[in-house]
Parts: sequence; C-alpha cells; structure tokens
Amino acid sequence: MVTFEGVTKRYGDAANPFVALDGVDMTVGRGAITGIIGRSGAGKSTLIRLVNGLEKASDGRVVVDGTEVGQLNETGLRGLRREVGMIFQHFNLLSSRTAFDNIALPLEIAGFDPAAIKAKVVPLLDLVGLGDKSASYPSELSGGQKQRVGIARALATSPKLLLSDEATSALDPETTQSILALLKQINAELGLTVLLITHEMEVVKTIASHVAVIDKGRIVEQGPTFDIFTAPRHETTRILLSSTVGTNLPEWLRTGLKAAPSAGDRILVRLTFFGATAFQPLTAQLVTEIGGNVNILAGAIEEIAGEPFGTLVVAYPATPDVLARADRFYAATGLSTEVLGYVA
Ligand SMILES: Nc1ncnc2c1ncn2[C@@H]1O[C@H](COP(=O)(O)OP(=O)(O)OP(=O)(O)O)[C@@H](O)[C@H]1O
Repeated sequence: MVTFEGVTKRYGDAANPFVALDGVDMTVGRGAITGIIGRSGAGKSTLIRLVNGLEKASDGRVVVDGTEVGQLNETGLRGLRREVGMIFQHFNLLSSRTAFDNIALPLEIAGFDPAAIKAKVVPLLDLVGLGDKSASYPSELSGGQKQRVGIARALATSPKLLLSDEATSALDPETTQSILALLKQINAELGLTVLLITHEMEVVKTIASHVAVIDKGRIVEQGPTFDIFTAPRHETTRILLSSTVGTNLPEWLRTGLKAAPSAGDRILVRLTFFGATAFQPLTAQLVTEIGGNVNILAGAIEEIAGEPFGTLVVAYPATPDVLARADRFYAATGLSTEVLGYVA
C-alpha cells in the first residue's frame, strides 16, 4: 500500500542540512496495521508526513497505492488526501463546529451536496459510537469522544489509508483501549490500512500486526510485531521494549549476577514460551525433570499482536548433572532459553 524507497529527508539549507530521514526503505502492507516506534526526534512524524505530502522527500520515492507522492501537483495532492485520512494527538477539531459539522468538513471541501453529506456523516457517527452527540461541540465532548469525531472525520472521504500521529497519547489508559478497539474494528470491517506512529509500545503491542523501528532517521528493524517484540535484535528496539515485554530482573538479582560460575552457584535461565509451548505445563515438567530444586524468580504472560507470549526466570544448581538434564529437557520440548548468568 505504501513503499518508501531510499527516502532521505533533509531540513535546513544546503550549506547546513539536518538529515531527519536517511535512506529509508520500508513497506506498509495493504490491510495491515503497521506501527512505527522510535525515540523522540527519531523521524517518525517526518516519515508519516511524507505519506500525505505534507513534507517532500529530498531523495528517494514515497509511493502510495501506486502513486509517487513527490510527483503530485496541488490537484494531485488534494486527491491523495481524500485517499489518506489522518488523526492527531490533539484531535485538531474546529471548536466552532458541532461533531456533525466537523465530520462533514472534508466532504464540504470536496464539493458534496448537503443530502450526500448527511448520508455519509450519520452512519459515521454511528460507527464511532457517537450517534447521540451529533449536535455537540468539541468543548462538550471528552477526549475519547473528540478522538472518535477525529476518526469519523478522517473516514469521511472513504480513504484507503489512515495515518495516526500519536492518536492515543493524550488519552487515559481505558480510553486508549477503547480507541484502539475502534481502530481495530475499522481495520477489520472496512479493510482500511493503518499506519501509526507512537511512543507507546503498548499501542503497537495491542493492535499492530507489523512494526518498524526508527533510530536517528534510519529503519533499524521491521517485521511482524510478534517477531520483533519477542526477539528484538537492535539495541534501540531492546531499550524501547525493555519496560513493555518480558521480565526485567529485580535489582538485587541483577547486581549479584556473575558471568561465570563458582562451585555451588546456581544458574539463572530465562525461559520463553510462545506458540504451542505457551499452553503446556512445561514449568512443572522442568521441576520434575531436574529434581525439584528450581526457584522461579520472575515471570509474566502477555499477549502480543494477539498471540500469547510468556517469560519465566528460573534458577537451579549449575552442576554438570542438573545442567545436562535441563538441556535434554529444553531440546526435547523446543523451549527457548537464555542463560542470564550465575548467582551464589
Ligand atoms: N521543519 C523542520 N525543520 C528543521 N528540522 C526539523 C523540522 N521538522 C523536524 N525536524 C527535525 O527532524 C528530526 C526528526 O523530527 P520528527 O518530528 O520527525 O521526530 P519524531 O520521531 O516524530 O519526534 P517526536 O516523537 O518527539 O515527535 C528532529 O531532530 C527534528 O528536530
């Protein structure tokens, strides 16, 4: 649906340019929900603004549904923006217009007559759960309701692609969940492709099927959310995800951790469960297998992009006999393991 091919974006003048995006290659699959994550200033907003032509690439191509955005004139850009809806962190509603009239605005601009506008806006109000708020002004709506108006407005011209710029960042956790559920519903029911940028990892974990990680203007990792979140390869991804996925070791454990064992030490192992292994009673089997001498130190089971994923940190004696038995068990069950170190 969207491809970035060698996209570079420089701000400032030629003598003193600032490179905000540096050779970005990326694909946003049709019908997918794709999240872009990265630190502040990494280039997320720049990336998304290239898609609807609010910014122009300095080098490379941004192609949206077969059309190269950089080649479009003003008329072409207006057409593109009917195909590409956008929602914002602060909703960007007109305070002097009711919910109905805010949603109607893009249709008025596109020249629809009042009857056609009504035929479009009324079902959209229902779709976003605001059938009874048609005549309310933004000041009379909650943050979540305002974002629902923003979503309905973005959908008014029946776009194929929805861009979301930190759309839930100003909302409380419960409202965030309801807006994410609405976006998921729209994606499933209307087949709308969604590209979202966020600094909230939970958002991506909850709704994005795919994710790209941007760092200093470069895409350092991209792929299915489950794969990236459960096995991040780039340091930036690990840091971004550290408080969201998996178990962080308690401070007392981390400080006492040694790289090599001394006599009598215990080995600390992180077990990772996903797919079929998430549903099997493997921990109980491990305890039986290595003779009961296992401590469970930390653990969590969560859902990533709709799939279960669990981690468990265990410790047991680092003796040759126990280690061999544990390794045989891991090989037989296909459990994924990582040795974290040794403790006295
Ligand atoms: N119009 C501009 N002129 C000059 N520099 C800019 C301009 N817009 C953005 N930048 C710079 O480009 C870099 C990327 O900015 P961008 O807004 O894309 O980052 P971001 O990842 O969206 O950050 P945040 O999460 O803080 O919004 C930043 O260093 C920013 O200062």
